[in-house]
Amino acid sequence: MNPQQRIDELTGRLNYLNQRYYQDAVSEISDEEFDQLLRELSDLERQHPELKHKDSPTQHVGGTISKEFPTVSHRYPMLSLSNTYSDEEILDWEERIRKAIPEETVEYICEQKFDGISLSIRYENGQLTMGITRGDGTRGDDITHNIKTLRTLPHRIEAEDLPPVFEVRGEGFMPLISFNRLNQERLDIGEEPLMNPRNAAAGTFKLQDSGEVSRRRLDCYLYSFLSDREIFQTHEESILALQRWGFNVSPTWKKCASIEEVIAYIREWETKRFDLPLNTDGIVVKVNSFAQQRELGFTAKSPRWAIAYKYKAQSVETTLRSVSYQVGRTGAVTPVANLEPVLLAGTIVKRASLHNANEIGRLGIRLGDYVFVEKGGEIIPKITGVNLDRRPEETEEIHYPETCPVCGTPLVQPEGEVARYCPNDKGCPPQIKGKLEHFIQRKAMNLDSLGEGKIELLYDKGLVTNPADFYDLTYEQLFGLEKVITDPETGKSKKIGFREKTTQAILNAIEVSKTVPFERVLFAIGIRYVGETVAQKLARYFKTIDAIRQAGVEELTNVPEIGGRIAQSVVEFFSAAENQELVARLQSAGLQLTLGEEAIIEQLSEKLSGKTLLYTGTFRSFEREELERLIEAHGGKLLSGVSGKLNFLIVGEKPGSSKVDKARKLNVAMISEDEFLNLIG
Ligand SMILES: NC(=O)c1ccc[n+]([C@@H]2O[C@H](COP(=O)([O-])OP(=O)(O)OC[C@H]3O[C@@H](n4cnc5c(N)ncnc54)[C@H](O)[C@@H]3O)[C@@H](O)[C@H]2O)c1
Ligand SMILES: [Zn+2]
Repeated sequence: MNPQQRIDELTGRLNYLNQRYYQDAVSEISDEEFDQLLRELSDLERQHPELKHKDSPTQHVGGTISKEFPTVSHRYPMLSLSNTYSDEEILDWEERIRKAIPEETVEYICEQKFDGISLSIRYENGQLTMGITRGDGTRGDDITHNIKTLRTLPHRIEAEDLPPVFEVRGEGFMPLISFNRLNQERLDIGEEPLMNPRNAAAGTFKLQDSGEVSRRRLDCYLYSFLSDREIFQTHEESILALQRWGFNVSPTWKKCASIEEVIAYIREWETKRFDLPLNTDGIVVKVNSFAQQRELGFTAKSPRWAIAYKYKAQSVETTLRSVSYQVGRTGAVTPVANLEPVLLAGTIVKRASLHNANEIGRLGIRLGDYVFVEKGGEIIPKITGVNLDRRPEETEEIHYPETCPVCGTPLVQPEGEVARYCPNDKGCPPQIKGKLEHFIQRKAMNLDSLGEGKIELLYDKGLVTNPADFYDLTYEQLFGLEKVITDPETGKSKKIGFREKTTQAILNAIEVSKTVPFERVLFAIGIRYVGETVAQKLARYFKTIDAIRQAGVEELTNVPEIGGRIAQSVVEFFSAAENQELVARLQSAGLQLTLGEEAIIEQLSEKLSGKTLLYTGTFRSFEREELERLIEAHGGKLLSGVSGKLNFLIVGEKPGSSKVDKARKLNVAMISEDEFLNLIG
């Protein structure tokens, strides 16, 4: 391939990958591979400047602005950072600095390179007024509402030394604890887990629904301060001020007097970073003095006074012994790789997730292969590739099963899905047990005393095959049951048995579960795609299970945030005879299948009775949640979108243009905040 062809190819590919990464929050290749390709392109462009494209990814910040949010120009451009994976290049960088500003002592500040998305947040007279993404570097998306959900970010600050207008910059990220919780919830309702915390954060910051953003518990660390009038001499002074003013600054930064100290910091954090509450992918080194920063200046894409040292992903090589297939509650069959145990980032790894059949094909792995295993913020590490150079003589093809590994039913693959399912949901043991486990979990019916193998025992004895069976259990049936269970990980066995105390505890817990509120019962019965939040929304809107059962797809999608896929799934669930029977049995067992008193919003008036409303924008007198409550308290119903059925669209400040346009087209009455207040008196 000649240089022209290679440059064309790399430019096209990298621009495409940038778009996938910034627009869709998807990484098709690893960051390290991306950086290698970018480096190759920039080397070629240096040798053949005449072949460089105008839109070369070496010349501009990779991000994009989107149509879903208002576009805002940055007061100060938001650039990228040049990066390196080697110590030598850190030394080369120092060399260039010495040449540019000879005979000056240079101090450095080392910081963690937090793996999230950059945010710029503006304050005017101490008040948070605007939060913007980096976008293309000159213009970004106005995501103020989402940024305001960050609990550690002050909305208002008061201090003597504050300039009237300033900006702070930092990284918005998803803490590992939030990421793992979110993925657990997704698995609970049968959705694919999110790939990594960075992409999860990027996707979340760009959601339209701030309520959902808030629920996902993002956070941010601030690392820079900008204002028209320069009030600090050094970067260190500015971070100390941010700390003093109450911004969330990671305490991991350090001032270094020499490049050797910088390298030592880099080494120190190579493994220590895994103890941090978020993912990081390297270290950012910045020249401390602002005067020196000014002298060093910028390239088209990044400051010359800073550099990012990126750690190579922690990856180990080990052999793939076998693949087992797990059947989940929804019937999805997922492959799990069993590995020759190996030490990775401080823990012994024996298994890795393979997600689905496509992944096995994409990686091209065979049994007996040497595979690379990496660990990110995920609970279970993943296989990222295969070492073909070391492929042994006898490897075996991996045959993804055609039939359920447990019950033998032929698997099905719904159109448009990557997962394969065992359709035998009424007779496949892991699916049934999975549904029972889902039912008893803390967030659902909270039948803790039935955990740890006890479900298994009840199922094996034929006592419980569906959640309603719990409520028919008697002391005589339970007392004296026993079973030896073996931990598949450790091989250790232990005996579980139902003596008097255990039996009584189980029966008590079952009795107490009859007081669990309706929304949690609705979640517990395990309708696909109905997670905790959706269950709450449905319960609050319809108030009784009968009303939900009778609702059609159309009425269901009227509920805020309920889309077609969820609505369809709810309708299907209630149309199946066995589910109707289940609900009837739960009802006669005395479970809460109507909204409790405490959850019913106190009715203030009937002024909005029979009316449907929706709002857009922000309001002076109330937050969104309050407004929603007010609408319901006055007898109104909140709709999910603008349609012919909508009576009023309440228009606040900075309304969404698509909602307003649609309302205008459909002749829906639009009212202001004050008019709404008049309406409810
Ligand atoms: N895998 C893919 O397909 C793909 C595609 C596009 C980009 N990428 C990755 O993204 C990189 C390009 O992204 P980029 O331009 O945002 O560069 P970058 O992420 O390498 O560095 C710049 C960013 O670092 C962040 N940062 C974190 N901690 C910081 C700190 N303490 N001080 C200052 N900044 C800090 C800021 O958000 C800043 O915008 C590529 O090098 C590649 O690794 C990957
Ligand atoms: Zn099966």
